Amino acid sequence: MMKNYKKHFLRFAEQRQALKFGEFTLKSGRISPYFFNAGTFHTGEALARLGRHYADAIVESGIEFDMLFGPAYKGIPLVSSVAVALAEHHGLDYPWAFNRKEVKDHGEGGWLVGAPLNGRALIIDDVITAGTAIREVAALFAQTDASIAGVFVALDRQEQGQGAATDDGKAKSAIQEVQDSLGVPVRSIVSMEDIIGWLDQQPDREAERAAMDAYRVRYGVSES
Ligand SMILES: O=P(O)(O)OC[C@H]1O[C@H](OP(=O)(O)OP(=O)(O)O)[C@H](O)[C@@H]1O
Ligand SMILES: O=C(O)c1cc(=O)[nH]c(=O)[nH]1
Repeated sequence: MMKNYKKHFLRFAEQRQALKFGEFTLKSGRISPYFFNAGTFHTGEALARLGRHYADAIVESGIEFDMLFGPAYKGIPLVSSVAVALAEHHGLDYPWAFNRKEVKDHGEGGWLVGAPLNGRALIIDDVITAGTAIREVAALFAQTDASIAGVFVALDRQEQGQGAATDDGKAKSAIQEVQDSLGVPVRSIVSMEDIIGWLDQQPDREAERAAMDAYRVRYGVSES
């Protein structure tokens, strides 16, 4: 039985056209029948609400951390809104920071903006597909004294990572690969399975459901 907060989040995401069905090319090159675009939460109210969804799920996860970090670009408004929501709605005032994709060579210089990287950082991003973005963040953190406490995304697409299949013939999920290589928890507000369950509860969504099933057979992993 899908939890109510997941349904609320999916309805909110579709209303804001963050969750779309169609044909989309992903960073990994995979052609997907659905796409989550966090860039469409582009009003003050929508971003504030999105931040609250993350903050509630982060607090419920029990992950311990000292600061928040959002990978450029979409992670930047996300981490800001999560920091505000944690402070305003949970009384938790965390330092937050993000990276520049292009290193700045004048003024203050460098790739980091915001709080200095110290202690254990919780990484905030929108989606994990093949795990490339998170591996890039891990490489940045390897240049610092800070560590990664965990990763929190809105959507776990529950797809195969980049590694070879294991002995039982199944590839590991991207999230499993990230969890294994970084040794930290990776959590999401919703997963692909939640989207499928949510489509099943609505009339006239058989075509979208069928496209999701076909994609899952090709790139999906059964567990989360
Ligand atoms: O798990 P992965 O296969 O890496 O895919 C997911 C990543 O891809 C997108 O970022 P991208 O770097 O494309 O763009 P952005 O600048 O819009 O954040 C998305 O925001 C995730 O960070
Ligand atoms: O894998 C990606 O590139 C990707 C998938 C998705 O659903 N949303 C997104 O922004 N990127």
